[in-house]
Amino acid sequence: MARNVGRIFSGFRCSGSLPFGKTQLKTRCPRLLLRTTPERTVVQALSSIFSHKSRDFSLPNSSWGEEMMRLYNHYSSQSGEAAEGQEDQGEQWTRLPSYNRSLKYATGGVYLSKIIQSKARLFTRNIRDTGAAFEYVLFFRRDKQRCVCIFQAGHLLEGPPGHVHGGAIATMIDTVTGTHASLLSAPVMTANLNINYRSPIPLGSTVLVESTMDKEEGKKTFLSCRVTSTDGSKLHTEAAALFVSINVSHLLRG
Ligand SMILES: CCCCC/C=C\C/C=C\C/C=C\C/C=C\CCCC(=O)SCCNC(=O)CCNC(=O)[C@H](O)C(C)(C)COP(=O)(O)OP(=O)(O)OC[C@H]1O[C@@H](n2cnc3c(N)ncnc32)[C@H](O)[C@@H]1OP(=O)(O)O
Repeated sequence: MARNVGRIFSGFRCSGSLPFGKTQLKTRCPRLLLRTTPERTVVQALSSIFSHKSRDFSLPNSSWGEEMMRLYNHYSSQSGEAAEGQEDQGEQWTRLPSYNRSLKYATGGVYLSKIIQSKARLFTRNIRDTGAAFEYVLFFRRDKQRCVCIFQAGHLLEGPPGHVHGGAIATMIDTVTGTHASLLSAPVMTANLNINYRSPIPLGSTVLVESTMDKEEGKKTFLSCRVTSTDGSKLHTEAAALFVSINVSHLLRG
């Protein structure tokens, strides 16, 4: 048992800190020692550990409409890996692969997933019918400290007739700012999310969810977020979010 617990925590040190803590990552996960940028580290960590053998939901599928594809191609054309030996100035967008809760692929994660409910799934990615709910992809740009998410809202997200439910919009804001804060500040949890809904979002439409880092104060990371039409002319929603860095053991306290 003691050995199992040890394996769980060694796994969680790796898995929990992989996408976030660069220092921890370098000292504790030697196979991820990469001369690389933070966002590329996150992409590689997410790809190699969390998304290993599982689907990347951030890639285009047949449900993506014209506008979703146009924007995906737009940001993809401005993203790419720096050539070998070349310093990445962070002046490009980096597409983030989807985070899949596949703890069993992390060292010790198989034990952890037994403790925490192995059937659990990130709820924005748990609907099999593509296009029915949350279709989204995130891009990160380090030099501007910005995250942008292209979000297509499916028919299962209805709130007011023909429009997107406010809780679904809040979910996307939390997801984008939460991912952004995770890139900046190691494992975090949402402490406060303040949302102003300015104009309804038509169901089936594609919108941009953009997150900007405002400031960091010790354990606290403050971000702001705007949801707009894809041409930026209409403001749908704006929000301010506070994330607090946690030690992963925080999640085991219950
Ligand atoms: C979680 C990571 C696990 C690993 C996952 C691995 C990979 C993930 C990869 C990528 C991410 C992918 C997708 C992200 C998608 C979605 C993100 C969803 C995130 C969530 O959906 S998450 C669920 C909802 N979330 C909660 O369920 C939190 C419940 N809550 C708590 O767990 C505690 O409450 C906590 C931790 C927040 C703080 O607790 P604590 O003990 O660590 O810190 P403490 O209380 O000392 O506060 C420190 C300083 O923050 C200030 N402060 C605290 N709370 C405040 C508030 N509400 N308003 C204003 N200021 C506040 C204090 O005033 C103090 O400020 P000061 O230092 O200046 O005095």
